[in-house]
Amino acid sequence: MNKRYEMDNRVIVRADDVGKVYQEGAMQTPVLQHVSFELRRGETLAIVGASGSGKSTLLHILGGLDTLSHGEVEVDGRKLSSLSDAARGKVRNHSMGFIYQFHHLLPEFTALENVAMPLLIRGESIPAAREEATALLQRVGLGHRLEHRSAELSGGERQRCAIARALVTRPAVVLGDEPTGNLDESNAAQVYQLMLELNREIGTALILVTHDRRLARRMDRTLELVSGVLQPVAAEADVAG
Ligand SMILES: Nc1ncnc2c1ncn2[C@@H]1O[C@H](COP(=O)(O)OP(=O)(O)OP(=O)(O)O)[C@@H](O)[C@H]1O
Repeated sequence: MNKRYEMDNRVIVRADDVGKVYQEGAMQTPVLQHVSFELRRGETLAIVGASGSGKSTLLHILGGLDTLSHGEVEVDGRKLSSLSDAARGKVRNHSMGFIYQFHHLLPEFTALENVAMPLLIRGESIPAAREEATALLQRVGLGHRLEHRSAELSGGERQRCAIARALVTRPAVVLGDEPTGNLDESNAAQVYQLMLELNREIGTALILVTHDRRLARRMDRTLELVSGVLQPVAAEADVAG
């Protein structure tokens, strides 16, 4: 990829006093409390925390996939709670990329088709989408696998393809939920490295939920969810992997 983006210092994600309570009949489960942070263009943030501390819930709220009970989330200048479903979908397609633990590639489509899809959804022409997708797949080392269906790719290749799909729209922010959680150590390190390199090249902000504190240390910042409260990680010793 040869496009380099002017870096500005704009706030891309702002969480302001976010709270989440799951309500099932009379039962209330408070999950997030007073979560506030800002992420600027190109910054990388790891969110760590024990199982059940609310990491995925927070990521879903930031990604506009779940509603909040209190506070506000702003992504790329848009307040998510004030948007219609259609407008929120547009922000998701234009400003966000998603990488999950399991790749969620469409199995009946080729790598090239999977990566081109977000561009086609936003209305780009087929030749332009194919060209962009091809360039990014080459960048993630899959230039020789363009016509393979995802079932015909290895685990590491699928995650690299998922990274290409998340970044092909050059989103303002990528949200990753344990994107390396399903890979062996060497593939995980390679995928992490690639995400950080592309993040720098494109100027995308990156929020990763991870259990892997060793990998988290390579991000600009790490915040920890402790029983739904987001706080700085106490000491360097605590993030030793
Ligand atoms: N739909 C729901 N209704 C009620 N409680 C829920 C719901 N979804 C999640 N929870 C609860 O919210 C808490 C936080 O869940 P979440 O999945 O965000 O945790 P997590 O930190 O991502 O955990 P893990 O690391 O195990 O994936 C958990 O205690 C969970 O039981």
